[in-house]
Amino acid sequence: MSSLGDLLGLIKNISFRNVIDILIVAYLLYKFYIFIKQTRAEQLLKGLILVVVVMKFSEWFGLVTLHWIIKNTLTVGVIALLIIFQPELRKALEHIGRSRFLTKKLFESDEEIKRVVDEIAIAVGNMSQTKTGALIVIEQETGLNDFIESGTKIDGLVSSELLENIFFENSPLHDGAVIIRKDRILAAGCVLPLTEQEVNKELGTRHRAAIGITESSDAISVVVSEETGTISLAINGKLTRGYSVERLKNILTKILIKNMFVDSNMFKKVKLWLEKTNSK
Ligand SMILES: Nc1ncnc2c1ncn2[C@@H]1O[C@H](COP(=O)(O)OP(=O)(O)OP(=O)(O)O)[C@@H](O)[C@H]1O
Repeated sequence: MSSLGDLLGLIKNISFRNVIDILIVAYLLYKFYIFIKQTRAEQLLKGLILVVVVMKFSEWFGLVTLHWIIKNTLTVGVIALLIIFQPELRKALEHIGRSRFLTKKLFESDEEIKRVVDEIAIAVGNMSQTKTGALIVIEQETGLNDFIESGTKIDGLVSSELLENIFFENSPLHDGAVIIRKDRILAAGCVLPLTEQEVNKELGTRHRAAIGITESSDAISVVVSEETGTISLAINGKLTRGYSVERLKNILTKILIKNMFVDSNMFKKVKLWLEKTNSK
């Protein structure tokens, strides 16, 4: 009874500041739920809530042994969870780091995007015809410096000739991935993380690496299969295959233009919007 009285007393004393506080926490919890929805963390959260509910019941009903076991397991469990969910926690922190107020500048203009995409498309088209294996990663908001450092620095303007030269079979840099930032090829021969997803048995490590990098970052990767010449695109951990050069060009242009707008800070957003409106 006294806890009900306490609760009523608490409700009576709620101030405007408390309401703001509650709204912020509710919003953060909602965002957190959306973020973990349909991941293995969602199942875990449900399990955790159930365990906490059982723990509270065992306390209320005086089930001392059960309460003792759950309480102590939970204490050790938190540390175990931090270890088991280390990749998810890392992704979550990267996700926070990508929030709008912390973002960096991507491409300067639509024209720059079109030029870069044209060059990539020409190279990909040619390599698809000659069945030259290639893996091209386009950096977005998440910095890929760790992976760039695993390769050989190039820092050259994106051009179809340079891309084709890198992936040419006898080139010393043809193994691994090329990483592009804005309009520059930063490095080649980069080693990317492989996905742990169950993927089509036909797909080997090149395609697994293409998916892997898009799981641990918001980068976009384009693959040309050495075996079949098939062009594939990986975004957000999903690989879609069988692109024509035209379709690849369209979709890449759309995504990069969209990301340029989403990423921008308020000032740049207004500037880009004005430029767009004036050019219509
Ligand atoms: N971790 C990695 N990061 C970047 N590139 C990688 C990685 N692992 C393998 N590769 C690239 O993939 C090539 C091997 O491709 P593999 O044949 O296993 O894959 P695949 O998906 O079947 O591609 P393909 O259809 O072109 O044969 C390597 O020579 C290397 O260039």
